Amino acid sequence: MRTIEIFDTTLRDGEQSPGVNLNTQEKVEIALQLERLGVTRIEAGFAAASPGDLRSVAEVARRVKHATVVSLARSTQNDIDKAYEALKDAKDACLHVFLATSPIHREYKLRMTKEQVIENAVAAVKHGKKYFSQIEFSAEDASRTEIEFLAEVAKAVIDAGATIFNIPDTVGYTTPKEYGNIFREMLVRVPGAEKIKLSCHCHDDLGMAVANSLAAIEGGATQVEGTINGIGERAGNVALEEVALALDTRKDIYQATTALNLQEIARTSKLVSRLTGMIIPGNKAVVGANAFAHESGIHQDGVLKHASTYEIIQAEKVGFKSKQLVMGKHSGRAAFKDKLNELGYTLEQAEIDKAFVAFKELCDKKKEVSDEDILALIDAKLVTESENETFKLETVQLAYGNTTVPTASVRLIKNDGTTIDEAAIGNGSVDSIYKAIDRATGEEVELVDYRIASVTHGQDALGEVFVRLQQGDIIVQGRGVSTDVLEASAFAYIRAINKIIEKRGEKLVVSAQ
Ligand SMILES: CC(=O)SCCNC(=O)CCNC(=O)[C@H](O)C(C)(C)COP(=O)(O)OP(=O)(O)OC[C@H]1O[C@@H](n2cnc3c(N)ncnc32)[C@H](O)[C@@H]1OP(=O)(O)O
Ligand SMILES: CC(C)C(=O)C(=O)O
Ligand SMILES: [Mg+2]
Repeated sequence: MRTIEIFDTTLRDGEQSPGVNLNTQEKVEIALQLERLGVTRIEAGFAAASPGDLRSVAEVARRVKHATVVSLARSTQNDIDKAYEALKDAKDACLHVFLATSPIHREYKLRMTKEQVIENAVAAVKHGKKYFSQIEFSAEDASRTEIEFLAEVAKAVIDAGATIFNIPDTVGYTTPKEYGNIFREMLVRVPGAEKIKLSCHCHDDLGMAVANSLAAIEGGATQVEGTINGIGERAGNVALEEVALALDTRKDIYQATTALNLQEIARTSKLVSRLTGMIIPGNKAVVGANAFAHESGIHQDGVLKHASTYEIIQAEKVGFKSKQLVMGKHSGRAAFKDKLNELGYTLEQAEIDKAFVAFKELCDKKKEVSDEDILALIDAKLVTESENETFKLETVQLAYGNTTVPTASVRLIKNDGTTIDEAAIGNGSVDSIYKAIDRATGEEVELVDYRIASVTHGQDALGEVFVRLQQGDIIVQGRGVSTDVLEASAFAYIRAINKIIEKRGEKLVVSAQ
């Protein structure tokens, strides 16, 4: 039985999902959970993309202790130097350098000949070798590359010192048979290919990412790259939990497994969904709300007689469990910390202390505090207390009647200590709050998405609001949680505005460089 290594790129390719924008603290939380899940490599970002990305990669590198931390880099000295700057404190680091190899990318995007592609790829790997012992080289758009040329590139970068050769299906174009054969061909055509790791990286544009990844494993891939919940550019990357469960369930076919702690899958999936705002469809394989639900009578009858009639995976196997630990106003710090660990958080003491205060405040508002309440509360704390908040909501008030125009007044505190009071009327309660915030912050933004959900049930349920805002080419998401949906709406909006300000600042720094 072979063990396939798992390369998680939720924090890099996953973050390339339109509108997804994780701050450093959110990335660290996800990285620590990925480590608990047991992934081999965590691609924390693309250090050269922005100072914020570099900071996030560096912080993940500092906090992660068991997995290898990776940064993406183009085949340029500057990108590789930035990756090193971000990864230099990592316990174990890997450079991920890439260059497209397909005729389409060579001609239209890079404007390079085959010779130039090889020259640049080799120079990049050699430059990376000055800092890193582990180097992954990705031949971007490999699945649309001439097989002879792909083999030539592989040989050249392996000779230059690459330790992992990745064969991405960048645009989700390949088919299982074709993709599996590319791996077989590499093993035949490239001397030394069997001594390094061969990696697959699939996108889901035609819905074949899992099938293609499994075909790659059959063809000789030793590493699978993907994301939690399959988030990522366009239709997303392969969902790692789906590959892991396919290998586990059909060991008889694939003769391969992963070192993942499958029981951590549910927790990881929920954390990624909450922090990215990417909602998991109910019918999603392995982690969807309906994945283990049986609706029709014949199925229910079968499952009651013997679960295996209609169940090929047990919910408990991937960590869906209904352990009842009652948390309430009489719970203390120790129980709270234990609960946080159970829910997958590894917070520092100062963060636990702050979260505990918020937990006690919530206990005063709610009779029963469920796991979902605590999760929502902690996530809200993580997002609203990041170090880069320009504005904080102090108060929001609303005058509303069904025959009057809603009027909102807000008080914001700016990070320089100034207090800003503004009021505005609007078409509805939320609209008037958002107009007042626009005035107070002086930002012109477009609200492109607004979603509201109830975290738990009952009259005192926590309300969760997701907004997506756009300013020019910057799109960000913000999330707010409160027992009051109007307050949650204000939190989410201000959070998104803070992200816009942060992004804009980073763009200015990059363009000044
Ligand atoms: C398949 C993938 O997922 S690849 C990863 C994609 N992820 C991202 O692009 C997110 C981060 N990207 C960014 O922030 C920006 O694109 C940056 C900072 C990296 C670069 O920004 P800019 O300098 O403004 O360049 P821009 O994005 O417009 O164009 C990319 C340039 O890189 C070149 N390039 C693309 N891939 C590579 C590569 N692997 N190696 C070297 N150069 C490359 C392009 O040809 C283009 O060069 P040109 O401007 O000379 O034509
Ligand atoms: C950078 C590479 C590996 C990538 O994400 C792709 O080709 O899809
Ligand atoms: Mg990709």
